[in-house]
Amino acid sequence: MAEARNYDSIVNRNEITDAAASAFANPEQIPEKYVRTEEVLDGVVVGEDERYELPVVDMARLLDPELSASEIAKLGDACRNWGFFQLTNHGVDEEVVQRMKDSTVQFFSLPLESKAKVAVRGNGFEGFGHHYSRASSGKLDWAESMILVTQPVHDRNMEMWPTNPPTFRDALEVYSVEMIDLAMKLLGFMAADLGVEQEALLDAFTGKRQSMAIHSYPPCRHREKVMGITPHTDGLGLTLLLHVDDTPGLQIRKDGRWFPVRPLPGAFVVNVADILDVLTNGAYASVEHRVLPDAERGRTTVVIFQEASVGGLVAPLPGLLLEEGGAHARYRSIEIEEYIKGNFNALEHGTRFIESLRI
Ligand SMILES: O=C(O)CCC(=O)C(=O)O
Ligand SMILES: [Fe+2]
Repeated sequence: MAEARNYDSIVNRNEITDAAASAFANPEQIPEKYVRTEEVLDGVVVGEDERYELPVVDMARLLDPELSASEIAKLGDACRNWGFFQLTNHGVDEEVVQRMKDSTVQFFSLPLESKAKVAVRGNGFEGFGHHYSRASSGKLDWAESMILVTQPVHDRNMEMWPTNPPTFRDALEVYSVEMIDLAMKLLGFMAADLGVEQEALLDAFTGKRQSMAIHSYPPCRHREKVMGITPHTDGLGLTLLLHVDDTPGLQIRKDGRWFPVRPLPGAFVVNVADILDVLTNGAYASVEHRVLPDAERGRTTVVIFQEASVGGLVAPLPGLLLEEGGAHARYRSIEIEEYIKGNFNALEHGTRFIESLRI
């Protein structure tokens, strides 16, 4: 069994203070540490009036023997060209999803002193607080976030799991398991698209760490001033995002422009994260994204991050490399522990750790 990991000294998250909570509740006077107009305006946002379609993948079609091949091609295309897709007909138990949504909404609606019982501690990575912040910029994201390790069970830090609302722990426990199943199903089809043994890709994710974040983005009339989440790529393997409401806000960078995601009712947003980019030797793209808060409506999301490694390494899958008829390695291998540390360090400096692994 791997030793419990501790990254506490290298992660930088700020607490939600009374001042932060009152700024979120009444965003007329936005404190200076949230104002980042230049960053928000950096890059063109594709307009409401422009037609574009972000990829949609249908799990029912993936599972249908007659439609599977063409849907796998769509899935592959989405992972290569966008790094993102919305997943419909995912088959996850609706009640499980609803309980997770309800518990999340209830948690965020509690008074600050209740949420502060599980506040980030010192330089801790888990708990309730602001999202990761960059030491260099001193600016904060316009959101409250709760981050927890959810799997494997022995890696959990139960002190940080909210007991209020009383349904939270159970809802998360069940949801966490459903999300592993969903991730594994998708990975099986990704393996088919990539032309690698299913086992090779599934093994990379089996029994590995899962963490989760729930985010609440308060509305802000001065949308050009604040950022819900700073542009970033996800550092782990695969990300599964649930919209708790239908408020838009997530934007994906493609060819230098920001594409807003228009959430489909009942769909998950799935994205390739950095480790999957490395595992696929760059075939699948981990793509930059950000969140801008809505002018009128709050927005809440539940995000699951699945970690992956091969024999303790973050490395391209051998089946995709030259020796087995594939290509030259485009990334050098690194131990997972080193990777995670490097990733957190890079996050704080606003850089991407996998860039340093490119050959
Ligand atoms: O809430 C969202 O839409 C995105 C959250 C996100 O990018 C993350 O947690 O990494
Ligand atoms: Fe993300």
